[in-house]
Amino acid sequence: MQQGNATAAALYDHRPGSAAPGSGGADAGDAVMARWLQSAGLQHLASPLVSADHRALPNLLMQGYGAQSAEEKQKLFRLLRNLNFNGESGSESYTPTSQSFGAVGADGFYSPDLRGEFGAGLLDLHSVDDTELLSEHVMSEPFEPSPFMPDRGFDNDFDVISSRQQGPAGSNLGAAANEKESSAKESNLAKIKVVVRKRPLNKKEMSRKEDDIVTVHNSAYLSVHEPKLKVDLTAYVEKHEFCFDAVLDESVTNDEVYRETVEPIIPTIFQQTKATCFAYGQTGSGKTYTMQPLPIRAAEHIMRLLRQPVYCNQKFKLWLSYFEIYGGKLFDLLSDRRKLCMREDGRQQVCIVGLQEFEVSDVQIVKEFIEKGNSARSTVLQEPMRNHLDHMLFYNLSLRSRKR
Ligand SMILES: Nc1ncnc2c1ncn2[C@@H]1O[C@H](COP(=O)(O)OP(=O)(O)OP(=O)(O)O)[C@@H](O)[C@H]1O
Repeated sequence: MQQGNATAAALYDHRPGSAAPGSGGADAGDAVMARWLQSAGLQHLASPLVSADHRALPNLLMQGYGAQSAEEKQKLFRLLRNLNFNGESGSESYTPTSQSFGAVGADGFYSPDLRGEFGAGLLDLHSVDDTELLSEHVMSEPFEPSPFMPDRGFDNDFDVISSRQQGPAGSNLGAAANEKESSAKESNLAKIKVVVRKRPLNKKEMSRKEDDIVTVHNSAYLSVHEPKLKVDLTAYVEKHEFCFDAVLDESVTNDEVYRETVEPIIPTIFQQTKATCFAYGQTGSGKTYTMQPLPIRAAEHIMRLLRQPVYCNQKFKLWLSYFEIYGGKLFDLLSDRRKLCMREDGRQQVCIVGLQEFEVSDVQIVKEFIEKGNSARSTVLQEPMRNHLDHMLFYNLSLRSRKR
């Protein structure tokens, strides 16, 4: 919710030359908003805004901007996403446009002229954009210090970065420009991507003729059909519609899950960034099925990148650790289930004291370690679970330029 509100507020504030919400600039705001909605055939949704307090705009956006039907909501969502995709070029100053109302851009929804009026990358709905992460900028500048991480933690590990930061005499201008570009990019790049995966009904559910309560409409949009009872015990189904950064239906393979989730964030770890992928869901929803293949695929991918000329001189090494939290306790799965403690250091960084890390130089070694860890982890057979929700597995791949 926080993100949505902040985004909508930024969207409003960034119209160059616009007045504060609620002031005399509001009429122009209405017109721009109306044209923007009209470009997607959603002009009828603009009307409530005319009388609305403009400070309520963020809330209207969060509520789907008054969209009623599923089709309208999809259009609105795509329109908002296009702001994110296309906003990149919108950092140029605003020029009034003679674009006629109802103009539709090449993407079918979004006029480039209207894009200018709404500014650059203001909406972080599509957060980790792989085109952004895999851009030339990222690949050719692999050691740009990342604002995701505090610099001080890497003084020793990333010698290459430190020397590059100092730079040759006369390079300050370029460095400053890079920094500016980097921070502009950073402010445009959201850091969380929410992906939903639907699993197929299992045999038991089918034999019981249970209803499939999730309908995937497209790659971003699904409905949940919730069976309910009225007070007179009449059964009915309540439909809830949701948008996510990505929705993967039951036909999607684990490889596709990898491509959608982890693959785009791998290049960022070459920039001193910590990247996390976690699964959340009720028991039996497919967390283990989804997560287990990911570390192996990630290790393959990292090792492939490490062989590229741009990285192979940097003497990076990959380290693996694997632990679980079970029943409120932490166990090292690569060290005979040694019990560990989690602490916070002076820099508020969480540390797992005594966690063993192993250098892994090829994918086969990663597989062997993970198999070893899997055989050590708690299972229902080894130990009845006291609380099924209290079980988390952590695969940790760490890329460093030399051993700490
Ligand atoms: N996308 C899928 N395609 C086919 N089968 C799946 C899929 N997702 C899950 N399953 C199957 O559903 C069952 C439950 O999945 P899984 O064990 O991954 O759930 P879980 O969320 O990890 O459960 P728990 O929280 O109880 O550990 C398994 O038999 C698994 O093989």
